[in-house]
Amino acid sequence: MACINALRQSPHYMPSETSFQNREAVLRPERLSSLSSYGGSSQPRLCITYSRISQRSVLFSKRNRLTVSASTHASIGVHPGTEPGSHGLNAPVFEDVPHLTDYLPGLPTYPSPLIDNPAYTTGRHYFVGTEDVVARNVVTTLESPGVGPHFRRAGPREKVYFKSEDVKACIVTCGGLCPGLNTVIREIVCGLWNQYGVQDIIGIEGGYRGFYARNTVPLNPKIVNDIHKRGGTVLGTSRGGHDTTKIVNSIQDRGINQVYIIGGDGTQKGAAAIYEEVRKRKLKVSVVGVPKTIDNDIAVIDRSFGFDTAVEEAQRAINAAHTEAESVHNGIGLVKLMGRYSGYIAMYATLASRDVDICLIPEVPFYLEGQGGLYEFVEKRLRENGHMVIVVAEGAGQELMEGSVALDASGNRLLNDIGLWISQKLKDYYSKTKEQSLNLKYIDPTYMIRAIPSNAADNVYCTLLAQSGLHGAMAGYTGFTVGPVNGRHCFIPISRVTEKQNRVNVADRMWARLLSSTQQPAFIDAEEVNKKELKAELPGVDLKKHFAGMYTGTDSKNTNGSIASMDGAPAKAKEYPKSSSNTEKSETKQ
Ligand SMILES: Nc1ncnc2c1ncn2[C@@H]1O[C@H](COP(=O)(O)OP(=O)(O)OP(=O)(O)O)[C@@H](O)[C@H]1O
Ligand SMILES: O=P(O)(O)OC[C@H]1O[C@](O)(CO)[C@@H](O)[C@@H]1O
Ligand SMILES: [Mg+2]
Repeated sequence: MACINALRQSPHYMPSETSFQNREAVLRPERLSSLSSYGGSSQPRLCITYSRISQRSVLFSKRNRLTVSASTHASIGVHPGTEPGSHGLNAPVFEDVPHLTDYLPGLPTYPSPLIDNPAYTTGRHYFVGTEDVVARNVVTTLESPGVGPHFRRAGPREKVYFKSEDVKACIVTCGGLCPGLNTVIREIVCGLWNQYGVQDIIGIEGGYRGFYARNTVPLNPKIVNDIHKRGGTVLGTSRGGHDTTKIVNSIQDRGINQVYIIGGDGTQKGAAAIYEEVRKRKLKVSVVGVPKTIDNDIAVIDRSFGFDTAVEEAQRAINAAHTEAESVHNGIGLVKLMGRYSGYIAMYATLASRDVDICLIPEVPFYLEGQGGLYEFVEKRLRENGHMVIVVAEGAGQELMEGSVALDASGNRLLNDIGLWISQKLKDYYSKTKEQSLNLKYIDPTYMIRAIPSNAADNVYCTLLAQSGLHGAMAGYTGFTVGPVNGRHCFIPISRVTEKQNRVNVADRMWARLLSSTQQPAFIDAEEVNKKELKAELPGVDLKKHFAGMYTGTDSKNTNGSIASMDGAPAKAKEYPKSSSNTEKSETKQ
């Protein structure tokens, strides 16, 4: 990819403000930092890297027309989908993160203390250059290499925007527990202390409300030395209680200038609000999000920390369920796993185990009765094998149960117990229609799994997340979150990980693998779901025309980092007639 800095001389550059009329963002040529040209197709494509449009970079020029990416539409007030061809699907798009100098121009820089750190001086290419980006889409076509979103590569910079002795950092953990929280805390503290010489680090206790309702706790490498061996979070956590003004007042009053916020999608939305307020007040404060969720439902990043540990620990419950089931007549072992909106833990635990006969996830609305229903499948398996194991994600089948729609303090819907419900339904069905009893053992290990310390792989992963965060903050980036994209750690705009949830793509090969491994009913027609989702994402767009000759990735992904959606033959639904209206209830990806 050739970078040409003489952007303004380019015949392809037309800084036409008229093409952005009625939009909040105004394109100013002086903010355009570079122009990249892409070969490989008959029409040369030009990518203009724009350093900031409402905290995002992005725009590209194609045949002298400037357009913005779908994700930038959100920040400049244009609905995605209104401009076919401007979704970033057919051109490279750079999605940058904010920097303190966006609103505090002229901040002084300092040589990174890592230059003199004996641990790092041996690495010849240790520092990451400002031009380094990571491609979101690695599955592409020879005709259109390098298209789609690109993120800024994480890592230490040669110049930093904070003197070590001036840094006052704080760490907060919010939302539900997750294996690895303590490791992230430990590594932020040790990284700041050992790599950058920062010695003023405090913990905010009890989540967001701790900023204004609790005292802080001092943190140093000695205090956090052993915490990664424990589950939970040493800082405590909570749901609800986000008050942006009070939180930023507290940050300002305490003289904090680096804020590390560890939590899920709700927490990251809170982090974005804090960043906006900090920016409004023009404070020299870097706000860094570290994405957390055991459910792996955070978009863009390859996987979230704690997920690997959860899948591993779930094997113990599945093994127990299998042992119980195979020891008795008509034995069923039913295991509920976490996954409020996304069935990743259930799916991966099933794929890993091989003892699971059926896996039920929120993305696939299942039904009980009739051909292709759960009852029919259970009967078949018990007839064939005499026992079976069912894995169900906690968010599955919620639409089947009657119950209150209570919310937790953060506004998340409280779920009904699908495990108990299925257990009762199966027992009733067998006693009424078959006059047989079932030996059903229901195992709910959800909180036991969530409360354990992270495994070795997650520990290493948490270390990288923490270090990406602190390198970014020291380099003056702010309002960003961190995580691996195709195995490379990136700085990602916070809104990018909160605008959608990562959900299992039932039209993807991974779900097809599961179906072929368990031979369970598909319940839904994957091709139909795929079409419906695309229609929702691109309203009013002729999909056939839109995707002609392009790669067809969406933002969905699987946990090995490849683009999941439509990256292969869609899972073909089995020929089961749809005997229940539940088959219509398939949710589209958000
Ligand atoms: N839209 C929002 N704006 C500001 N703050 C929010 C928003 N949504 C949630 N929060 C705050 O973020 C914190 C955590 O949110 P939540 O309880 O939803 O957990 P989460 O971060 O999504 O993690 P989990 O994966 O456990 O659900 C809460 O303190 C909540 O008040
Ligand atoms: O701690 P709580 O509020 O019961 O949270 C439970 C929820 O949190 C999660 O573990 C996500 O953090 C979900 O899987 C689950 O539904
Ligand atoms: Mg959440």
